[in-house]
Amino acid sequence: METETILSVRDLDVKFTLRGQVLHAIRGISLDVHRGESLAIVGESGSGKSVFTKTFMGLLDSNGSVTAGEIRYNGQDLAGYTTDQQWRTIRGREIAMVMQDPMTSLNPLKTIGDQIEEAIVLHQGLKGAEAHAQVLKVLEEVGIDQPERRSKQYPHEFSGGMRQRVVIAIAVACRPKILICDEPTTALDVTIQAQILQLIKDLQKKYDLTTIYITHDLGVVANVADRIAVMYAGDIVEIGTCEEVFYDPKHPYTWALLSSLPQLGVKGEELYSIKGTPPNLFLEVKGDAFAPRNPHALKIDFVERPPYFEVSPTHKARTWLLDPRAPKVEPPEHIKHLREQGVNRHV
Ligand SMILES: Nc1ncnc2c1ncn2[C@@H]1O[C@H](COP(=O)(O)OP(=O)(O)OP(=O)(O)O)[C@@H](O)[C@H]1O
Repeated sequence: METETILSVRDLDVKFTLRGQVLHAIRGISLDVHRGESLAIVGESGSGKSVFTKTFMGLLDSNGSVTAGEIRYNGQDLAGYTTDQQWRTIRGREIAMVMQDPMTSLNPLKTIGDQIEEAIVLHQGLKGAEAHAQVLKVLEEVGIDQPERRSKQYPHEFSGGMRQRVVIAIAVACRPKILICDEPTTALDVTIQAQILQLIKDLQKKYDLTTIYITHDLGVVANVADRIAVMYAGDIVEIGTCEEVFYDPKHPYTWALLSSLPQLGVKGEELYSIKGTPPNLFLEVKGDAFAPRNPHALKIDFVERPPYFEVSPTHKARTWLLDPRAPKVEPPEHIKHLREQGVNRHV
């Protein structure tokens, strides 16, 4: 299949300054996002998923900045944007974000109808009755019944799942090209979770959106992602199609993540958890950042950062285990049969 790149990140570095110390949060990431795809970025808390995607919208906290690299979008380098005026041409309009907690994105003092209408007036140029009609249409589209009545209500009158639908309605009403969903369902119970993911999927198709999901939960992305990028300590350590990452994972960190899928938890047995802690990003990371937690670490892992090794044209991983000179190490037995276990229903 021909792929067109909508967003191209090259050698991106992000640093934060905190009490005179520098934290290296993103360490040289390169990534091409394909138009129309659904890309999931997975990794433990603190791996840099949010910081990475916030650079696409100029949303880094004020003590952080992009210190190297490029973010190419529409012939522009977003990494060079400095003013709010520049970012206003991108935020919401080209790239929109749905956050984990809808309450932080909604104004508690305004009706949800007014909030959606603002987005429509601003981005679709509609006014008055036309804009109001569009509000009702959008509400229906995101699965909110009785749109006329609901549009007059305030955020606190909606359940968590319904609020998330409203946030999605606002994001989509701006007609962005890329929708970033940052743990969009973490705060919701499982049934609602599935409904929200389905809604995003439907809207993606309808509006030809490119979606980027950020999550720590591989189980969630199994059902929605075309490709998966696995992040560890501010870097993408493995990337491939959903099929490749689930059924032919190469990086020991991906093995560990897959091992902690709740679906694999045998009754009565404790859930697998990854031993050790990620590196302190205030200190320079030497070699493979995962080495101290990697039971299969080689000597070189502690000395030199691995390059990407290509597994297939769509699949690559940064691990010395893929070097032809490395000893052959098999993934753990329990993740070799994920296909038969039906863990990934999507592929
Ligand atoms: N304003 C800040 N100042 C200093 N460090 C920061 C700041 N914002 C983020 N960081 C650090 O950057 C790193 C990446 O954080 P980030 O929030 O992107 O992780 P994440 O993978 O999205 O995790 P989570 O799922 O918990 O949000 C972490 O070490 C975090 O402590």
